[in-house]
Amino acid sequence: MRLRPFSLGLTSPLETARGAIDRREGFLVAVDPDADGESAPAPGLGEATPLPGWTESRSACETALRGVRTGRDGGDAALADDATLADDALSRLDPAETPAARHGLALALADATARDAGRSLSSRLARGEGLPAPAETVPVNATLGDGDPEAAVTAAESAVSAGFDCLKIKVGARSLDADVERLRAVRRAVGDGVALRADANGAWDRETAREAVERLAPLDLAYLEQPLPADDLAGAAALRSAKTGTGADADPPVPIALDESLAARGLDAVLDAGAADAVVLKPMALGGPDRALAAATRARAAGVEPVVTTTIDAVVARAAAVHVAAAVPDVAPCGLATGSLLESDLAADPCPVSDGAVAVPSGPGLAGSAFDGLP
Ligand SMILES: O=C(O)CCC(=O)c1ccccc1C(=O)O
Ligand SMILES: [Mg+2]
Repeated sequence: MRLRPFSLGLTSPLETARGAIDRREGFLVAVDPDADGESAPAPGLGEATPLPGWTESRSACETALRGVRTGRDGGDAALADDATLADDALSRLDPAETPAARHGLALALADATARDAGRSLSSRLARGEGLPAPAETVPVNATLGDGDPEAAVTAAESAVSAGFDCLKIKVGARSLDADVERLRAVRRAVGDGVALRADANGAWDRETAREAVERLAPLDLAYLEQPLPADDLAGAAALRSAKTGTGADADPPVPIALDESLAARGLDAVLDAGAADAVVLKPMALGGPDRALAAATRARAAGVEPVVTTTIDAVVARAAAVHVAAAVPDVAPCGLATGSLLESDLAADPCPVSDGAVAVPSGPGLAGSAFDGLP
């Protein structure tokens, strides 16, 4: 296994209620089972891009990856086959402790396996979960950071003219009054035909969140993401049934999506608490593409809508997340149109955004030859 560190700036910082994201640093992970000269499967490429708050720190990620041994270094390993060695290595990375490190290696191994089979990553992932053939395109939302109402309207209008019909807007960084005014201005500017999502990144207490759903209900949000702190599942469950008016004036409740709560409490706790209408699945935070798709399947079975997104990953992990989303039948718009937020990237994007959707690379593996030459 080889690691190559990278550091990529954002074109402009993504302003959220938990501060600005202005740079993404991580590691490309290459596995080359043929490095020892035996006839062996294809090489594979992965990416580990930690984001504290969602994953381990960069140094914990690096330490975990450098501690992994995938090669034949004597002992019992000399007798084991490649697949056993790979499974052993992967099982030493705890998805709860070092999800980004596990993502990096799991993706590299899954890419190698898919290449070996001559199939795309999404079709291998779908097969592993007993799902039908994956989609060829995935609908995506535009991602708009915090800003004043004029900036929000300008960004929303340019996203809509670029073909997006679903916008996700960060809230919770300013007063509720200011956020309500911004979202009203955006709704007025884009009309009723565009789906709006708002993401508070855990900014509000219960009282503010309740007031927020009351005042936002007339704007017909597709959902409000993480209104309350990650730990507060009971609060989120109560918010789902909060009244949004009285009698004939009542608007339908605002659907609640949870994101940070998954890393803090786990998917099972979120589903058991009845805390979410939708869950935001970040493969980097969940410990790998395989685990993200398994989570999507479990959420669906519980009647909760899965949405796949990233931690603003570089192109390798973004393409992997596109494959995960493609394997979810009829997936809702996903947060995968973030390539343009990066100043530069590790390679040309094999999943370009067009008309509010991204193309799913046909393979083999992650993206055929698109990443040849990496790391
Ligand atoms: O979902 C999207 O549209 C993009 C991803 C995104 O918003 C995000 C990116 C990095 C860290 C956290 C988040 C988030 O969803 O809260
Ligand atoms: Mg979020």
